[in-house]
Amino acid sequence: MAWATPDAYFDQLERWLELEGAAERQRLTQRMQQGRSGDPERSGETIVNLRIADHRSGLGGRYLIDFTKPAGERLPMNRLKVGSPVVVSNEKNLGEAGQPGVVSRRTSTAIQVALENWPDAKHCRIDLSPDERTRIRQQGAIARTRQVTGSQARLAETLLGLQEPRFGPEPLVGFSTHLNPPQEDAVRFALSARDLAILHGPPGTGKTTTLAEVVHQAVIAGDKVLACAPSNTAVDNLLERLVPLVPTVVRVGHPARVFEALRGHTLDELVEADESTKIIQEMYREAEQLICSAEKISRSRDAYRRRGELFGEAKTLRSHARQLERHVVQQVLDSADVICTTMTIDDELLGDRRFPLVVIDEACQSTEPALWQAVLRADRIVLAGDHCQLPPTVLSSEAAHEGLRISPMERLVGRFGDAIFRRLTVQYRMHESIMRFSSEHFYNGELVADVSVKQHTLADILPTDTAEEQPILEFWDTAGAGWDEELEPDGESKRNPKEAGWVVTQVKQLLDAGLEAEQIAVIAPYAAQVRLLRNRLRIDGLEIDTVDGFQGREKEAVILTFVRSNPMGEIGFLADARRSNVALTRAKRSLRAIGDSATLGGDAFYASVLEYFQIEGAYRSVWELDDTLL
Ligand SMILES: Nc1ncnc2c1ncn2[C@@H]1O[C@H](COP(=O)(O)OP(=O)(O)OP(=O)(O)O)[C@@H](O)[C@H]1O
Repeated sequence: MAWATPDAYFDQLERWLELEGAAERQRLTQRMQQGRSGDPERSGETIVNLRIADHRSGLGGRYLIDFTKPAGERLPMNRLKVGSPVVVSNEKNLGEAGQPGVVSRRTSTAIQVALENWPDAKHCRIDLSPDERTRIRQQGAIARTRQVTGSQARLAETLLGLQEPRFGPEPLVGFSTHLNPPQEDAVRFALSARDLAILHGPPGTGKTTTLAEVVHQAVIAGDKVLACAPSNTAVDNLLERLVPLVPTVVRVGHPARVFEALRGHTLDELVEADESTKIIQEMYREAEQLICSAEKISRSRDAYRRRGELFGEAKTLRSHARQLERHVVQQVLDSADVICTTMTIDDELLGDRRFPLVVIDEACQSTEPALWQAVLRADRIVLAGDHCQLPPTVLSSEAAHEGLRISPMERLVGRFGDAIFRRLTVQYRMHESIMRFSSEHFYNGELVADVSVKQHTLADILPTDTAEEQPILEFWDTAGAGWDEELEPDGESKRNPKEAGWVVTQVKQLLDAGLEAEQIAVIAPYAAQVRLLRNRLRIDGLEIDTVDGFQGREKEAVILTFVRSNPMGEIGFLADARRSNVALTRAKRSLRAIGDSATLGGDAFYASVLEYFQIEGAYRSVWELDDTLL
């Protein structure tokens, strides 16, 4: 993508924001109109038939309410993540406006939402809501970026690909983290950037570890750093790596959205722990008492005057308390060397703070409009991610068609090539046979398995008598066996019952061999196949999810079902090879896949996947299986 002028680019961004907003609003309206008919849960953006199971007072005076299904059954597959904006509505009166809230915790059977007001309903439903607040902030940042001058304009033009990124001499660095040579090289490269540098982190190569060291070194050199990522989970992963390196790190954002173990580093808790907070709370209490006393004053000659005085005193006391509170918040922020936040930045809170260095982790999950709030605060910027894995999620097909799925990092790698990035090449996850295909196809064959994982197998973690039978890599071909795909009844998603049956057998075999359910993942590209398998395999600890749900994760053993099997050779969204790159790189010690070579093999990418399994001696056919299964 290239734009002739910054204005043309920002016009495009504003259009994308409008398209995305309209698509989100339309989706919500459609789902609400569906009511409870036609299974609105299938969208993954709605959960119906919920009851309030528990509640407690949350941080900042909110209610934290746990919703469950009536008999405590498992919640359906959904995209309501911690931090997602939602609407809680009364199922008996869907015409009424619901209560806006934010998902603060989720388990397989309960979803907790932080709400300002108590939802007055017995039967509730929760819908993912359009994220208007984020869009307004992004629009504001775009409008401000159009006006910037001087060094800020230069940085903006570099990010637009209109100016060449500049690099100074690489600094001498005394490393405090044990890094491998490509990681050390990447840290020095990032620190030498005058405006922009990119760290390319293929699966399992320690991208977040490396980015944390970049931040650490910048802090040692005296810089303040803003550390961001597109999602709360990604911010917390970065925060987790930063905490041991930089003691003065503050996580901005509603504590309900932050991993429990990291809440001690949130702004709210740090403010709470400040000495002055006791005095502030005392001031609020006193103000309450004054109000109570004022309300109790009985009729007397000067009652009105006295009441007025007490209310006045309470008001002054509250306003002093608020002022003091603001002061403490700003003090905590000032004392931080690193501030961590999602890319939806609270501009009111951060004021006009600018940072010599801004880093963005998982930058390939960010869209173009999401970039600019962070850029406006940066002197220089380091992006880390992997453009060979899944791109950002986009709802509007029109915006996607026009290019909104191309992340700024992917665009910049395309524009400037090798000059702008360093690739990490040693991976700490996969046996080398599992890694090699992805390395050759996506990373110029540059990936190397660290000695600690290169030859590791299930045999190392299983009881000795069963260990030898476990393959490292296996592809089971269903060609010609009639294991056809089908549409889920009443739905659009695809599933493959015979492949699902095979998956069930494989999971049982791994469990019988002594593997824990927590060590196994079942991955399917299609939600319908995931639903089918979750129904058939109700095993605690076993994770069954879509590829998109598994990005950034790993398991000892992975079972992958490709689903597509049809005479037309249609492979739908499997055609995006990055989806399969993610799926094929989640397993540490064992990867078993099943698919139809006659359907998949018409696509050049899948033909090379199949060839790889053949070369590795890992190709099998379901015709080898017991006849009764066919
Ligand atoms: N130099 C190193 N030596 C030993 N282990 C390392 C090194 N660098 C990273 N690791 C390990 O590799 C694993 C992945 O690291 P990290 O979470 O930083 O990777 P990532 O590339 O961000 O992950 P993902 O692939 O999920 O995006 C971690 O367990 C980490 O401890």
